[in-house]
Amino acid sequence: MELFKYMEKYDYEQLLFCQDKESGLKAIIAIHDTTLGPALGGTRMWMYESEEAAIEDALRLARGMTYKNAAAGLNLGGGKTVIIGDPRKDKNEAMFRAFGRFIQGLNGRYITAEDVGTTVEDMDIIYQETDYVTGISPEFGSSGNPSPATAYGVYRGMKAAAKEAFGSDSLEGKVVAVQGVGNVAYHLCRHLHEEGAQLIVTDINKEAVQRAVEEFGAKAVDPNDIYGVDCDIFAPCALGGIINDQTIPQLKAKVIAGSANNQLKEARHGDIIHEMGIVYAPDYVINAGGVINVADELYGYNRERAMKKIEQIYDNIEKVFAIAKRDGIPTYKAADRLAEERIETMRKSRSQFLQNGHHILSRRRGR
Ligand SMILES: NC(=O)C1=CN([C@@H]2O[C@H](COP(=O)(O)OP(=O)(O)OC[C@H]3O[C@@H](n4cnc5c(N)ncnc54)[C@H](O)[C@@H]3O)[C@@H](O)[C@H]2O)C=CC1
Ligand SMILES: CC(C)CC(=O)C(=O)O
Repeated sequence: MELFKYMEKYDYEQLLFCQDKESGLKAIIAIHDTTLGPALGGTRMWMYESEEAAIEDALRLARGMTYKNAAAGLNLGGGKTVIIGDPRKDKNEAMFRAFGRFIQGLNGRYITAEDVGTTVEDMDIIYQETDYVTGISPEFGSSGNPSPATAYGVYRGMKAAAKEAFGSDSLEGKVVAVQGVGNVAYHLCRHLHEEGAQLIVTDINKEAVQRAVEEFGAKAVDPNDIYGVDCDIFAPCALGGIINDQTIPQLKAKVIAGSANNQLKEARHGDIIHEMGIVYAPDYVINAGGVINVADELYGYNRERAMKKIEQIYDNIEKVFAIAKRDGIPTYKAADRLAEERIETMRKSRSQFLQNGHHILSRRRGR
């Protein structure tokens, strides 16, 4: 990958490579855009096949956060970190302390939180070195694990998508195929089960599948079979790139609504599912519950206020569908339009010089 060319194409601000030999830390922090405020996005720990794959993931996820935060109405820009390593084997205290010091060095340009492979405990360690971390333990006045909040947002957004596709937002009796039943999807399945939806689940982790089968009466299928099952709604809740040339021909669902980031392998796959008449709830709009929850910490965490904002993901998804219809475009493009318009408007209105500009972080209390 020609890095500067890629960064220029999608207008990235900064890419940082952080290395600490003692702890084994190899982290990549990507800051995409800070027009709306400091970049907030989680830290993913994953065993990447190559350094290039890790860089690409950090860049794509960071840009996704710019759009997610903008579309959610947050005064935050987009960034993300990937740490190269096996989250089950390679973690140690020194690694997250070293990472925390790198974040502190950015002086508030980037704020982190959990993502795949990292936990509240990891965030607590980072907090030893920097204030610029969210999703730490509630005993520090924080919001804790963002996954239940993300799940609730996905549930709300799925209802809005169901209304668009089936004329009613009730999920009772609907068959929902869930790919990956990890932190987010476990809670999503609980909401769906409580509403009377029928669940078909898959995961590469057999224990996670077993839990969903036992607790929610879910039917289990093999990971490769999830795309083609007979269902009303497909909920991708594992990793990205799963809507692609191989999977699209298998899909029977009328709705795609799940938590995974970067679900479309390429933009053109969003066009294809649109032409097929599938109602797609754009990933970064529907999965914003977690970031809305952790962002509330910057004002002094108030759960009620955060949940009210997460409820509105229903309205945000409806807004995207309305733009798509108004402009005759697929929903993924409508979501981009929603986010880009907000960023552009704020960019223009910021042209006035202010000596000591008010900053979201200056409102942060109790730290
Ligand atoms: N945790 C959060 O609050 C947020 C998560 N997301 C996104 O939602 C997705 C899920 O996140 P978490 O639940 O936190 O992660 P997780 O790691 O707890 O869950 C993912 C699950 O997917 C399974 N999986 C991985 N590859 C698979 C495959 N090929 N087939 C079937 N299952 C597979 C894993 O075994 C795991 O159980 C990720 O894409 C993440 O970026 C997005 C916004 C917020
Ligand atoms: C706080 C995290 C849940 C934010 C994030 O990285 C995401 O939404 O993907």
